[in-house]
Amino acid sequence: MGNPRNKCALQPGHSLMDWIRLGNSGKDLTGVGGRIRPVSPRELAAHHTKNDAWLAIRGRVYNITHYLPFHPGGQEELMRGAGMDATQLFDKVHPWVNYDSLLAKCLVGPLCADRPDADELFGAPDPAPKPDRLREPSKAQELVRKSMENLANCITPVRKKISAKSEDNVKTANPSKIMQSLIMSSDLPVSISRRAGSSPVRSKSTSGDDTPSPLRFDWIQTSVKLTLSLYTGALANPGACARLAGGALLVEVATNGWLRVLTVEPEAKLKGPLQIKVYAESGKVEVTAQKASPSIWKDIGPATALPATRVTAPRALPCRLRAFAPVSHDTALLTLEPEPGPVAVPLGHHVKIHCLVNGEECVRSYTPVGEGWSPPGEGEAGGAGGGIRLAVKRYAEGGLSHHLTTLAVDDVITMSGPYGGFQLQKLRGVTTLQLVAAGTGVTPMLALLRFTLARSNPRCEKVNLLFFNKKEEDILFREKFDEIAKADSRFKPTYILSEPSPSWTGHSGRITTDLITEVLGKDSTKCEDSCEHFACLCGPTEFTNAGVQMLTALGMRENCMHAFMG
Ligand code: HEM
Repeated sequence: MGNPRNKCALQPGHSLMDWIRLGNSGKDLTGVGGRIRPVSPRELAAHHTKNDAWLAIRGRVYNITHYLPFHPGGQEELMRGAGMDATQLFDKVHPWVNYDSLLAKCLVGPLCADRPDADELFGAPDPAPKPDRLREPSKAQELVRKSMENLANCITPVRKKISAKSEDNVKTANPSKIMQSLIMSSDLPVSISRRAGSSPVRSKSTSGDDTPSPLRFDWIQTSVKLTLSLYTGALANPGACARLAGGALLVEVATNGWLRVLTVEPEAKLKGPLQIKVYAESGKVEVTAQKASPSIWKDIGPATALPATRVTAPRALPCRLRAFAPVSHDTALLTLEPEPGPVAVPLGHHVKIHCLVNGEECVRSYTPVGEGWSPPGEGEAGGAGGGIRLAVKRYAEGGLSHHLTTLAVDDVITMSGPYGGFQLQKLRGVTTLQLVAAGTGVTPMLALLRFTLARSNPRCEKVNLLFFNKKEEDILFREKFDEIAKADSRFKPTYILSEPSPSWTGHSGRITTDLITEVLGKDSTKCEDSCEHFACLCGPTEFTNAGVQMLTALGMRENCMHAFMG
């Protein structure tokens, strides 16, 4: 497959630091004036020479012309991806490389299939630009840009001081010493190192199972923290937890019924709080730990990636209640912090809460709501890793939900999981997502909604939410939904009430095929040979079953739907 693992000697003046300096010099590295605009595959293909080379990775087109002499794998290797979507090639060689930040200043724009050439489309100024997150740098890109600027700002004065004597001194000065003193005083990423497990290709075990290979990972450090990145594969939808045990950092990652464990015995002492973040699109799990004392490590320390084992039973963990914020007249958002360390629940999966209520064990399922759904003013409370946020409704008849809403901050309860059969890979080519929910059944939809709208390849075109409730005041997260819809015309929430007040002007009644057809449109529910739509349903069992039957009657196939069942 042409995957030589040879790093090339770079010409003097072409180190990573030189690249960062060039990026901060103000030079236009995009070649198109820095204005982000869509690029068609045809336009991309036209930029394939060393003097004018573009490539696309995960739906973003970068001008790599200036980066070519800085590429550690050599110009020829990088040119193999020129003029095309190089995502697969890139992932085959080095999925751990942070291309997004390295090429942040080279971003031309999103790769848009089925669109006229950018020149045709954007020849004239766009009178009303559509909201598109690619028009603005993402938060991550902005952060990286800031770090790069900081780094460059730190370095420039030193360089000037030396160059006052002779320009040659710059080359002979020991950059690592200069860097060392600068870096120790700041929290900047200073080194990236690859420590792969075995090949990403799945290996067949002797028992004939499709056993995944041990986890591949790399790490990055600043003087005060260490971040491990573990790679599970695109849309693998990992669940993960991390903890410090006897001085070692332990990360457990579960995908598709398999558990893989990575243990690191760090070079120096690590401390909490640990943080965990999962990038759903790439399947990357990032675990960050704090260094007990600021220093730059030469190496991370011995690391062991154990072979995969089958998940036999869900884990039960004690969790501390960190925050409690009302989100409606009868529902609150509880933030739980697992005591051993942060936990990430796969998208569309749920956990169970176990409590003793009046001497009896009560169990109830909840789908964590993910980030971005806290009520205004509450922030994303919850300590390490943001915690697990559950929307808990207080039912009049009591039971577990009622009990949970009577807990106090710092109380400890038991959570088990994750559970669920939702496969994120089913959304691979989906451009229209239909979300059909009733009451608290909306919780699995929240993270899916944010995930789908944020995707750039394929870029989603439409997300409909059909949200059934009794009364207007029961509509959970309505302000958030309306806010998202206002900012992004691809999202359309429709609220349907079964007990509307006389002043309600929206839809009323229960779920029917007529209503589904009216709101979603006939074409969005009928399956063709290659469908780009998907429907998710969640609510009381009768509601969900009725919804599935109706969508089936409207022509939607089973593999284009997922019914969440607690
Ligand atoms: C898509 C076409 C590309 C090919 C065929 C390619 C090939 C290679 C090869 C063969 C190596 C040396 C082997 C190794 O160290 O693992 C390498 C290293 C590297 N490449 Fe690329 N590359 C490509 C794109 C890119 C892009 C877009 C970037 C980011 C801007 C990039 C950044 C790097 C970096 C930072 C290294 C050093 C990796 C390390 O030390 O682990 N490459 N590349």
